[in-house]
Amino acid sequence: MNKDIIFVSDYDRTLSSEKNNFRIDKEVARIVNDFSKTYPFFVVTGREKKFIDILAPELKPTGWILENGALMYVNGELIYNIQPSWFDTRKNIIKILDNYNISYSLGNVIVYVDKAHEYKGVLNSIKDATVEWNRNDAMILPKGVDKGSAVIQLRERLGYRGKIVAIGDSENDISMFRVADIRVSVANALPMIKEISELILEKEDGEGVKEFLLKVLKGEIILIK
Ligand SMILES: O=C(O)COP(=O)(O)O
Repeated sequence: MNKDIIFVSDYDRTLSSEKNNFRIDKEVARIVNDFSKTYPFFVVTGREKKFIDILAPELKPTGWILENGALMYVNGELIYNIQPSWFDTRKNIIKILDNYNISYSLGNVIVYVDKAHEYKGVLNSIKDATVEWNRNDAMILPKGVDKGSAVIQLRERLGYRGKIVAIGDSENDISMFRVADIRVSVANALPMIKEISELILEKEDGEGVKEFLLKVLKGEIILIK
């Protein structure tokens, strides 16, 4: 395995497509699985493991960062990237959401509030937590936890020193882009994500990522000299 470069990729609207209800395309999974034999490749998503198990059972990357950085899953081990006191904080947050009649769902760690734009004021005023947005949906996370902090944690844990290439499309990928050496956005990425990318892929979602990974493997794209 070439550990000079580590690839980290978002899932929704990056590896998977909304048109396909976020189900991974079999060919995209095959290319990612193959690619992960040559370079470390981590899927970094806001999603919970239980949904990934349904949407992408055939995807076998080097590892996963789940719940927007709160959890990592590598070599069959689930690792929490949080302080235990978070669960008390979370109880208080749930009380606030209940008071405002805001519906939510709970992950192992985080709180999901879908279609949350109308509650932006309430959510952004919650203390002792970070609110990350992915288009219209919000994720309430322990303070300091985001995709970027998890990527750095995981890299240290595995003893990889390589440069980071991040692939993404949306607001909750920005923290991952901040810690990356090279930023790549899919053709369907938000304009603000494309603006901070060194490379914008020609195709959308997994189709774009697939072409990109194949070019890297063939040496047609040299990322780091
Ligand atoms: O918002 C989610 O639940 C997942 O989204 P992501 O894979 O784009 O991070």
